[in-house]
Amino acid sequence: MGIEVVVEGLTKSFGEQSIWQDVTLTLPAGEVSVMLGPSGTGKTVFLKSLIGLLKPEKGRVLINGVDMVNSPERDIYETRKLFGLMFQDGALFGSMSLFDNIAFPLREHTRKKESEIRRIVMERIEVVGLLGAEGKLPGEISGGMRKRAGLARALVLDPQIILCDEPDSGLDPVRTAYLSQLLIDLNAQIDATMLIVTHNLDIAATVPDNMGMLFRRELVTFGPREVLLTSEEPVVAQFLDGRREGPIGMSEEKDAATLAAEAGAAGTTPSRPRRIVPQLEPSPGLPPRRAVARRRERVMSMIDQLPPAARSALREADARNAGAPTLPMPAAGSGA
Ligand SMILES: Nc1ncnc2c1ncn2[C@@H]1O[C@H](COP(=O)(O)OP(=O)(O)OP(=O)(O)O)[C@@H](O)[C@H]1O
Repeated sequence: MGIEVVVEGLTKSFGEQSIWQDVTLTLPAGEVSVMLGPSGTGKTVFLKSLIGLLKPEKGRVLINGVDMVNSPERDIYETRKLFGLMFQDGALFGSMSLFDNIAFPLREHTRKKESEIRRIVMERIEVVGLLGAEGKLPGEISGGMRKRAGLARALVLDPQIILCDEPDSGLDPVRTAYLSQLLIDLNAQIDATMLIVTHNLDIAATVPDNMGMLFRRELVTFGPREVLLTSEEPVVAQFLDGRREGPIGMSEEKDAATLAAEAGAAGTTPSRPRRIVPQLEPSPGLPPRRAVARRRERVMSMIDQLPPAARSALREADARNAGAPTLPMPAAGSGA
């Protein structure tokens, strides 16, 4: 099973530039989480901080008792082996075949025999649907195939935590839908803890168990997907609706005067009613995701503390889950 990642009070700046402060969240073991946020809010910096490649000034990132911020470099290096990383561009070596690219971490970090490496690489190539393309160079395949190759490479060391930085960038909507399914299938197969950074609203709506959002140097929210998807927090609503009106500006946050002017012109672009689409299920023939039962138990234990809209959405999702007992109703008078 994947490993829980506990982030406590994380604060990062570069010189005078504060990136985010006091970020606290837990990536539950084996569940899929998504981090949203406008460009430049420090999502990639956050991923790099989780693996100890960047050093926040304050806070802790606890993985199996190792603090990826403050522990000795030797412990951080060892713990980093638990991660699989998928970068935006696939980060493949252009002069190596896909096979050699995917085999690279095994040749670099293990002493496995070539026959064993071949077995593992071909297995991962099959998981991401690239059988037959293993002899090609990255320049000879499409962007979507390069992404999948990057994902296969992230998988060869049997990671327990997978970080994906904008896995959809440059993909068309159909390829993005396939990728979303692949991420869920992967979670069903290996039960790893996954964190996906994305701007893509379809991925956000259909893939994760949990969602968070970074904005204005803070974590606006993090929790079960239903909380963010039903949130009326202006920045969350603007992002999910893809509207211009709201606190997010083109190149930076809007100033108070612009926001006030927009408020005066309220109603020019009414926000659309938001509908929560069901989360993706693993493809037929795959085992159910073990995270589902764990998450259900976790969410049930906190349901009374969630906003009413999120509670209703959770109950609806639960009712769809045929055969399972429904979540408890919120206490009378709690506003749901
Ligand atoms: N090594 C670094 N040194 C100095 N500044 C950096 C460094 N890495 C990132 N930054 C700055 O941190 C800020 C956040 O960058 P980051 O790439 O994490 O944003 P992001 O939310 O991932 O953006 P996008 O969605 O556009 O990819 C940017 O202003 C960037 O210039």
